[in-house]
Amino acid sequence: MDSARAAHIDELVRVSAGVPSVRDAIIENSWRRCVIDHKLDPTIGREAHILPQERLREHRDAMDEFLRMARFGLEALYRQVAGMGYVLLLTDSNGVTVDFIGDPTFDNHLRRAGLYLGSDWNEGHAGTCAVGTCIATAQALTVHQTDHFDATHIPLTCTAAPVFDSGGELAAVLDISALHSPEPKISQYLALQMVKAYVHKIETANLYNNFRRDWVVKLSASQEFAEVDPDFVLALDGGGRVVGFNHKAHDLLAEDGVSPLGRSFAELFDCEVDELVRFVRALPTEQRTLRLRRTGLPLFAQAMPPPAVSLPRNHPHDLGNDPLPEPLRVVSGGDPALKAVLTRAAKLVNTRMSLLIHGETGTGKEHLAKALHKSSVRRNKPFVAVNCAALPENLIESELFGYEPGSFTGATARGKKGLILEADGGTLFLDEIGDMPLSSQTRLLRVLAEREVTPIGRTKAVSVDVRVIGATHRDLVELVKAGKFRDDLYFRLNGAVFTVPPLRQRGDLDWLIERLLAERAERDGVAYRLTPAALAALRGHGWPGNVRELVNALDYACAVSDGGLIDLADIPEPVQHSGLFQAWPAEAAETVAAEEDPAARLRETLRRHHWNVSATARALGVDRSTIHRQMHRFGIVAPHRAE
Ligand SMILES: Nc1ncnc2c1ncn2[C@@H]1O[C@H](COP(=O)(O)OP(=O)(O)OP(=O)(O)O)[C@@H](O)[C@H]1O
Repeated sequence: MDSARAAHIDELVRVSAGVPSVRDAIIENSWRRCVIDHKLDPTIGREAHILPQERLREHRDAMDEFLRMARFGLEALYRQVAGMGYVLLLTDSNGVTVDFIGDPTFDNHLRRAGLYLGSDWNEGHAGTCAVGTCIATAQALTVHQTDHFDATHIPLTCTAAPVFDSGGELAAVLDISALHSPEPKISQYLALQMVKAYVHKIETANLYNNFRRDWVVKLSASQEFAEVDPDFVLALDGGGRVVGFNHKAHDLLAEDGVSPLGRSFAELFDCEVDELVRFVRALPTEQRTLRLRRTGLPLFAQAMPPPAVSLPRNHPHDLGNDPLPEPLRVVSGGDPALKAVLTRAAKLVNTRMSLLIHGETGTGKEHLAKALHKSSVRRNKPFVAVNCAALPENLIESELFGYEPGSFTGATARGKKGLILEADGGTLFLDEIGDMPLSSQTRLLRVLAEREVTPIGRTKAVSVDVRVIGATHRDLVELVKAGKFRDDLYFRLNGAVFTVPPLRQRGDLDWLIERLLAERAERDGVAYRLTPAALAALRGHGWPGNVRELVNALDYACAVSDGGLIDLADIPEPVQHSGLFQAWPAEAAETVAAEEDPAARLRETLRRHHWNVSATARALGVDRSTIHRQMHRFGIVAPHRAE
């Protein structure tokens, strides 16, 4: 071992043991983390860890839209430093390099040094490094030469800054690195300032891109800069609530570390949201000022309205007329009950509140949860769905919370991250939450209350940021009463409950049929059409399996149809027969005078079968639920139940 390397290891050991050094505190703290938390051995040098192509593709796909946008920033920065020996890395929030620009003549050297697409710079295995330590601290920093923990990285100088998404979550890290550099760390000071400046540009461009349909407010201490290069940029929904921001705006507005997401503009500034309209048109720029309520700080403002939509002037908190975010808008074709659910849900997409979705099986609870996720600022982070009823009780804890290597019999040697941590930054969808065992409920409650998870076999909790959406078709209140569901967990989930109506009660069945057929037409390149008899059968069915049953019925019908024309015979049998009361097909087992109306026909058949629903259903060739539904619809009550 050469003497420089030996001296480096010696210093690492001393600092990790608590001996002060001349290093920056952020470096000292990271060294200690590497030894104590990550259990890295300073005497072992590690090769750069480069992910195989397919794993890299997964990381890139997860942030596709963001990557395309950030690329402009990367290229612009590279133009500033080209020829100075720097390479640029953009990593995801796990430290995996998902974009890279560097001089191709140094390809081999760069790859070996880990300055390459797919390299994994997480502090947990790469040790102190600009990207990894930036992720661990959420701060911009330079890790210069011997600041690196791993002696293999000593030749490098790396400077990185965190890129936050519009909801304040870490989205990426921008890094500028060089294989060779002058010895003094101060030589990288300008690199640090440039990285921070470009991160600000990327965050702001990302915000504009995400909130093209919303109000965007630009703020600056300088009148001239408010328009062209504002420091603080906010997006507001139609009710004047903050739905997005760049990081400088977050720092300006966060109180005691609490995000400004969801707060009303008028609460933060001495300016009613209606006045923004005047900021756009009427007022001269020097008069477009407002003050931050908390500190009195004066700022110049510019406001950009959403295209062709103006803020409601008299009812700033009424979102009623505003368009829903696209993913939520396409969940319903105008059914009033579902529309009300979606309008309320739209107001909560960016809150941290846990949500509960109630509804019969197949009504589209998961579909709604996904639409909520896609409408939120978490849209570029994972949506992880867990079916609590499908997981065996003894596996649910290890699947959800993860475990350390070898922590129980059957645990794998590598340990498991756990689905909650997989969903970090995104949404965790817990389907059939009513089926979760009580012990897991207790641990889940801790995740929701303290925002941390303790994997099995680990003593220290890991902080995690997930938005939990639970779903159930069961009556949770009954489960609480029966002692099968924790009341405190119920109250935590109960903050916002949405009920998805069963398909038989929805007024937009025709729209849904049309939409699903159009999706299939696009998928298969076939123009599917329904004959009137087929449509009547679909309209007449009770859909006990809800949207899922409709999806399956249409898949079947499309598959067996001739040239795309779907006739009654192409509809699955049980659905064909329930169209009876609308279409009254010839195969009805009972012949009834054609001039009778459907209610009279049903009453007569019931009477003839002594009000026995099963016998009536058999006689008419439909299932019992159809008879009950039609009785309900026509207000027919069996005589023995009338009193
Ligand atoms: N609005 C919709 N538009 C198109 N497809 C939908 C819609 N709602 C639900 N679906 C489809 O219906 C099927 C069932 O939906 P989903 O799995 O969300 O129901 P669920 O209520 O979560 O079911 P379960 O209670 O069984 O978990 C899925 O294939 C889903 O894609």
